[in-house]
Parts: sequence; C-alpha cells; structure tokens
Amino acid sequence: MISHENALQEVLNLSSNFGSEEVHLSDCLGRVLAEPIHADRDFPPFDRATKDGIAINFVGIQSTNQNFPVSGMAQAGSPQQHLLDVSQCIEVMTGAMVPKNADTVIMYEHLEEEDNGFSLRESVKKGQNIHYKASDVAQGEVLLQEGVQISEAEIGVLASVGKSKIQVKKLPKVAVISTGNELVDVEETPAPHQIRKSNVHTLQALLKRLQIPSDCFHFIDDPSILKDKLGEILKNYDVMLLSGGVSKGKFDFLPQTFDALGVEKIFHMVRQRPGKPFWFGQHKKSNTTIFSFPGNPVSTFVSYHVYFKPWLNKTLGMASPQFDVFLKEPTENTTDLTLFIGVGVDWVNGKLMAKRISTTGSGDLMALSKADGFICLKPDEMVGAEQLVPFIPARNRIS
Ligand SMILES: Nc1nc2c(c(=O)[nH]1)N[C@H]1C(S)=C(S)[C@@H](COP(=O)(O)OP(=O)(O)OC[C@H]3O[C@@H](n4cnc5c(N)ncnc54)[C@H](O)[C@@H]3O)O[C@H]1N2
Ligand code: MOO
Repeated sequence: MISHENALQEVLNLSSNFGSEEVHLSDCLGRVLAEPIHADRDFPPFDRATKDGIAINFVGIQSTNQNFPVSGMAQAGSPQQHLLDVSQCIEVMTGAMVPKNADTVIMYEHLEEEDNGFSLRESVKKGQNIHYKASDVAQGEVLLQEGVQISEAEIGVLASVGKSKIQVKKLPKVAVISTGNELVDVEETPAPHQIRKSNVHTLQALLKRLQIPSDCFHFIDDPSILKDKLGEILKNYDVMLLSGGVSKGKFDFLPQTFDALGVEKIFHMVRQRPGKPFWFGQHKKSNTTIFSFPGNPVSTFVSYHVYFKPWLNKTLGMASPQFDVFLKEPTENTTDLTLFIGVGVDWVNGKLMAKRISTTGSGDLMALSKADGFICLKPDEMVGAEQLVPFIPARNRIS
C-alpha cells in the first residue's frame, strides 16, 4: 500500500493544464490570472493633493508675509490650474491636480481664512500633502503576476488599469458522482435501509466555492450501468470526483469498472485514515483524471482537501499553502497509517490552537460540521502539547 506522501506526489505528477479563457471583470473573483497585468499609466497619474486646502509655491512663504490671496480653485476632476503669482494661492481639493508652479499643499485646518485670502496658522514643510506622480507605480511596471489568485484587492487594481476583460486559467469541467443502492435524494424520505446522499452536495459546494461548475450524477451498484454511464462521462469531463464503491465490498464495482474502461490505475489504497480505500487514476485517451474517494462522508471530505485541492492548485499554477497549528493536548498516532484528525481551532494569544473533535469515525458527518480542519499525524508520531503540527483548513478562520 502506498504512503500518503507518495500518493500525494503521484497525484501532483498528474496535474494538468486547461489553458486560459477571457472573463469579464465582474466574473473574475477567485480566478487565477493567466497574464501579467501592467500599469497602463503612472500611479498616481499626476501630482495629487492629499488634503483640502490651498496650493502654494513654497518660495511665496518668505515673500508674502504669510498671507496668500486666492487666484483660483482646483477641483478633483478639473484640468490642471496654473499658479502664475507665487505670492498667491489656489484653493485645492483632495484628489485634484496640484497646480503648475505650486509645490506645497496646506490643509484648511492649518489656515486662517481672511477677507483677502488665507494666512498660515502652522509651520509648513516644502512639498507637504502631495502624492507624487508615479510614486506608487510607474507606467509599464508589472502590478500582478500570472498565477495570482484574484481577490477583491486585485479587482481594484484591474479596474484601475482599465482591464475589463481578463485572461484567466481555465477551470476543469468536473463530474461529481455518487454510487450506491442505499442512497436517496435530499427531498426523499429514506426507508429504514436507506440514507440521503450528502457527499455529492458537499463536493459540489466545495467546488462552487472555487467557482468550478460541476454536474452531478448518481448510479446504482450495477457493473454494466456503471460502465456505460462512466464511459459517457469520461468523454465529456476533465475530472471525475466519485464517492463510494471503491473498497473491498462485493458491490464495490468501481475499480473493475475503471479497469474495463481502460482507465490507468495510479494507486488504490493509501496508508492513511480516513480515506484508505482512495482510488486514483487517469484515462489517457480522454485526458480525464479520476479521484475515486471512499464513501464515508469524512473520508470523501478529507480526501478532497488532501488530494484534489493540491492537484487543482498545481494545475492552475498556484502553490498550495502549508499551515501549522499548535496542539492543545498531546496526541499520539499509535498506528502505521497517516492520520487526519478533525480539530476545532481558536486564536489564543496570537497562536492558532487546535483541539480534537470527538467523533465516532469517518461515518460521523455531524462531527465534520464541528471541525475547522484536520491535523496530520505521521505513522507512530507523538506530538506533545503546545507543539506545532501540520493543519489542513476546511474553513477560513482569519477573515
Ligand atoms: N473489508 C474492508 N472493508 C472496508 C475497508 C477495507 O479496507 N476493507 N475500508 C473501509 C473504509 S476505511 C471506508 S472509508 C469504506 C469506504 O468504502 P466505499 O468507498 O466502498 O464506500 P461505500 O461502501 O459505498 O460507502 C461507505 C459508507 O459511506 C456512505 N456513503 C457512500 N456514498 C455516500 C454519499 N454520496 N453520501 C452520503 N453517504 C455516502 C455509505 O452509505 C456507507 O455507509 O469502506 C470500509 N470498509
Ligand atoms: O476512509 Mo475510512 O476512511 O477510514 O472510514
């Protein structure tokens, strides 16, 4: 049986590239840039007043006895004014172009308004209250690199440089598939021997968060139906995310179905818990990557985070972030498997502290809703209290 580390490496080795596509600014949140973004002009594009007040030429302070008659008004959005007489001033609003021949801005609160203009109430430093042209960024500079994930802050940058259409990395087309005779739809009332499908909904929600559209399928445990239907899906999707039907049961038909469809098995069964029966492969002809997760809800959920997310990140040209948390209580892994243990996390004195969630096992869907993520313990590893341990977040606890 393959170790978790080797399994992850095999998954990453099969990362793909789906090219790029153009999307509108309003649709690009969360997508990954497939082009560098350059400054189309200097930022700021002109010497900009940062306070409401007056603009003067500093030389005028010596010659005017600290009193400046007003010769004009510079409003944000108006063309540049010209201060012709250095003994005078031009009133200037925040965001306006500093007038030609002016080099200093004084805010109203530091001035005394008089009949014939303004006099100074505070000392003035030459050049104050001006945000200089190109002091943030010069025209042509790279503002955002290819591979950056677009957040709300990047949207502002894209808008500032006039990018209404953006090249982003194309996302895979994903089929989310559940298998099993016991599964019924959410709307149905299950008979005593049945349960409602939950994995497909969780997987679709996880994908939706990444803006990945997916189609959902369900098939009963029938080898010929599985072969027909999965054969069709192979032709039309880049990725299959399946749950259930991959273990040792007499009705776990997926491994043999993949084999019959000519899907290359990369590995089946990983030395980990949960998620041991994970089956991973690729159909070369259709270039479809197959993540066949064990059906227990926690196994499917953990496997998605541990394998599919890093695969997707690499496919989109992004690094997978690595996190550590401090363990509240000592924890020992007495097995020869890598363990992923559900934890709740809390900020304590600037440290993210993790505490184990009590659970009955990988069928315990309710415990999942209490977990903020999973800590990873290597086989036979002992981690003491207050020690750091790798953490796979399942929800955002920072913002
Ligand atoms: N002889 C062995 N038996 C089992 C092994 C093993 O190594 N040897 N592994 C166990 C582990 S670990 C897991 S996990 C399960 C996984 O088995 P399958 O992937 O074949 O999953 P199923 O048997 O189809 O289902 C398991 C469990 O999960 C429920 N399920 C399935 N799909 C869904 C869904 N879409 N939504 C909600 N719940 C789902 C299903 O009803 C079962 O209760 O195998 C162990 N056995
Ligand atoms: O994946 Mo099983 O994942 O340990 O219940």
